[in-house]
Amino acid sequence: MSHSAEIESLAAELHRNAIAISLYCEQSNIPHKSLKSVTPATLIPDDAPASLQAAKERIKEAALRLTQLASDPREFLNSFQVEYQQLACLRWLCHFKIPEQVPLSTSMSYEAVAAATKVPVRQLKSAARMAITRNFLQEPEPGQLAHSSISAAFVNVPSFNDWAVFMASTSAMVATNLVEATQKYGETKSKCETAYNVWQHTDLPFFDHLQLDQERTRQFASYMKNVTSAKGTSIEHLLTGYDWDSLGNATVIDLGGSNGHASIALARHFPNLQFIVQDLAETIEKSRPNMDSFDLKDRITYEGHNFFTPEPRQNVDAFLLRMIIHDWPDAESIEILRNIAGSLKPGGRIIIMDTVLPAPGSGPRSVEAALRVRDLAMLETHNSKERELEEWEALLKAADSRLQLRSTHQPSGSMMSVLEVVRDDSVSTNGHS
Ligand SMILES: C[S@@+](CC[C@H](N)C(=O)[O-])C[C@H]1O[C@@H](n2cnc3c(N)ncnc32)[C@H](O)[C@@H]1O
Repeated sequence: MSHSAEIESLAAELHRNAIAISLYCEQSNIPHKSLKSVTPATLIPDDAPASLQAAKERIKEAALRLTQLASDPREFLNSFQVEYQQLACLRWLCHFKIPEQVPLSTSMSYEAVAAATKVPVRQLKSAARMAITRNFLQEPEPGQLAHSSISAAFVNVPSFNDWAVFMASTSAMVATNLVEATQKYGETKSKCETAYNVWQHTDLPFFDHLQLDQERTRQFASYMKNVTSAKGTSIEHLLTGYDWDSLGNATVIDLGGSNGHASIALARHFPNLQFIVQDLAETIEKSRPNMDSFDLKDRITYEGHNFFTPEPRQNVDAFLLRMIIHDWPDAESIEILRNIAGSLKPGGRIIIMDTVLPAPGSGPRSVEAALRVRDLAMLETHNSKERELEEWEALLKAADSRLQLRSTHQPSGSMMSVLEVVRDDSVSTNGHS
């Protein structure tokens, strides 16, 4: 295909999907989103049909490819100058809590915002005007600062502010230290030899070190809360992404289940299932609900268990491992899987919900890039990784050859896939019981 044909077909794809969205909004009496107004904040509502959600994704992908196609090599580095300054400005604005000061329904002068937040007007103007080019805040008339739909969300969802500060002050700083980590440690799988370790001059693993700083621990918790509530990692995909009824009357052990929010959601939808939430004793102690008033106490129990020790329960119907394995390098992941494989009943299942990296270039660039963000973050903070399907298969085989990957499914809109693993006792074990 010639370059002119590619640009035309991308533009046509964008146009086709934009028309579909516009038509849907008109027929459903939904106002069109505009960069000039705060509402609606989303192009289409979250409950719009899946075909429209797919149209929105195709618009973003076509627009991204069109921008890349229209840019020449000399512009490549210029675009990075913009990106790092955008991140620095977002950090500045969130650190000084500028969004909180700007009124939601009207505008305020730069001088008044600066006085209220005790920052210099010069810095405020520079940072805000840069962010405005990314649709964060607006300047409806010269010298007046107002919200855009994005900056307004930072007021309505205060944890966005913590997330932004954590991303800009910690995650981005860690990422830039990958060079130093490679220079210092070379090839390593140690959780204490990461870009985070170089940056923080510590020998402690990420979570142990983070715990020493209350403010950053709080920001990280906000970040995790947003990750959990984000559409791509929503618990909804766990409910729809697997045929839970196929388990029949079963007990599921939710390994590393934290406060049990996945088990709670599943228990409410699938009355035949019982759950045992296992996590580190301290985590269970801190995060389980008050069992006296817990309405699901007959179907969900909590117990402290370290998954690096053999699973104490036997003849288990199924395990759920949601966002567990991606935190760990291969050796530890194999140990976790091996510790539960022996406790499964023959034919029992392990349901894994985690990222499966797409083969390079096999899907939309924007989707692949978002998953590669997770892969790099795992590398930079834990020396762990997101895995491609073949790597998942190799991991299962190395843990216990009876563990057979039966199906994988990535629910539409989900960042993670659901892997169904079955213990097949017709396959001989590789030395583990
Ligand atoms: C990323 S969170 C996932 C939580 C939950 N499965 C979910 O889907 O939201 C990882 C969980 O693993 C737990 N964890 C870490 N090390 C553990 C260990 N050695 N034994 C048991 N749980 C552990 C953490 O306490 C945390 O709750």
